[in-house]
Amino acid sequence: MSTTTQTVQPLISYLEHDAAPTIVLDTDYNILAANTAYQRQFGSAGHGIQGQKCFRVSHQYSVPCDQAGEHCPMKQALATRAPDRVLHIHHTPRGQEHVDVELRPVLDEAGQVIAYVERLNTVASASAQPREDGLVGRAEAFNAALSSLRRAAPSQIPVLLQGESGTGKELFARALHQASNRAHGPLVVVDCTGLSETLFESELFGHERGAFTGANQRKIGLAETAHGGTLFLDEIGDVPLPMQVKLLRLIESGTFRRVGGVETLRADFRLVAATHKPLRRMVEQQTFRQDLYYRISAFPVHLPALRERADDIPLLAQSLLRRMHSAVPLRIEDAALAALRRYAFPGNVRELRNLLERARLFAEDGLIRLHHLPPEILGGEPEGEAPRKLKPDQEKARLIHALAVFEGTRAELAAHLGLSERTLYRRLRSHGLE
Ligand SMILES: Nc1ncnc2c1ncn2[C@@H]1O[C@H](COP(=O)(O)OP(=O)(O)OP(=O)(O)O)[C@@H](O)[C@H]1O
Repeated sequence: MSTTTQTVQPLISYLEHDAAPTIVLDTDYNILAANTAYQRQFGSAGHGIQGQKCFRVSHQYSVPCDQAGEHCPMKQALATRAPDRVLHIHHTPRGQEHVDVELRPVLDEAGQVIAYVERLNTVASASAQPREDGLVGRAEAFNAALSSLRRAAPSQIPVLLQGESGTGKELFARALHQASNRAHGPLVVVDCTGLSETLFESELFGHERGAFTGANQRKIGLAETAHGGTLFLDEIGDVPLPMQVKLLRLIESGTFRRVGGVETLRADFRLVAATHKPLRRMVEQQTFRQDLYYRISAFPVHLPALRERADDIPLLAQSLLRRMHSAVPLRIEDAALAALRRYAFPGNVRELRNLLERARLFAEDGLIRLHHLPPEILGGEPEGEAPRKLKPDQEKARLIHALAVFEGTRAELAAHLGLSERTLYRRLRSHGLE
């Protein structure tokens, strides 16, 4: 037994009773011990974890994460001697999973780091593998948004989701609600688009019987319905100016009055707002109230456009195809996927979904082929931003690096790179790497 193991032995036995999967590591990335919860969730039968390198077990890398282009919390904790937390994608017996990694350094009397305790929390809000529902993604830009969402979820801080249309604002709002301690309460979605001032007011605050012509009975508003849960104001940039002041009062004091009512009511909700509009510019142009802007934007989260996360296109396409009801299993051929990856998707994931919905109607046997895609995809140059395509030498460098640091099978490497296995082989061959 090494001296470090002896020193941290009491800690190891203490962590055995922790319900969260936990490992103890030395400063050279060796796993000294793993508690039962860890063995159960991340161990695979016949493979002892103790004595292995953490980057090999969790990522199938042959080098530490920071040398494989990822953030290594150990490096950070060594420098700051303070805890660090990152969202990583880990290899598990169930395939790739998003994991929240919490790392705490263990210091000796001289204040030197002698070991680390790493606690893992599996992230249920999103999947790194094709899934029938919810958020899917594993590209860097997606992970950054997911990581922000995880940070904000447990607190009551108002969150502002900013992203182009079709980037999944509603799905993110749902994931945030589900990861919060209000998950047992309601999530109430208010679409602020196209509502007149009066309609918006009666929708949000409700109305009393006889408040206006046609108000035959009392109606409970959406703010009241959200009591104990989350109120999601989608497209908040569309709220008419005169209503913004009432919205501000509701958010600041939690109080409101039903239309035609005299009683001041109180609703306790967590606010999540979303917009694709440049709210800051709207404040300068005085079309959006500054005080309301500051109130809702305490925790802004940027939702990436699909072209910023083109590596996720195969994963998204497979997930979206699984979500469509079909008599035959729906699949997509490599050439079609490659064409999708070259397209800029101004309409984001919604456009991808609609495009697949259309293409499958032409795919008699369920296999979507290149010629089933619309001309704007096949035409090469998309409208809007330039497609995100690596130059041949960049692609070759990326593959050489991946081959050097990745230790899993070729199928796993393909999934890691967001490619199909056939495409990976084709590219390796074309760069003379086979
Ligand atoms: N990361 C994702 N994983 C899986 N599906 C996604 C993801 N992002 C978006 N989608 C799907 O894309 C479609 C559009 O998403 P959503 O309606 O949440 O976008 P939005 O940003 O709210 O759009 P809008 O601004 O137009 O209201 C939905 O079918 C949604 O399920």
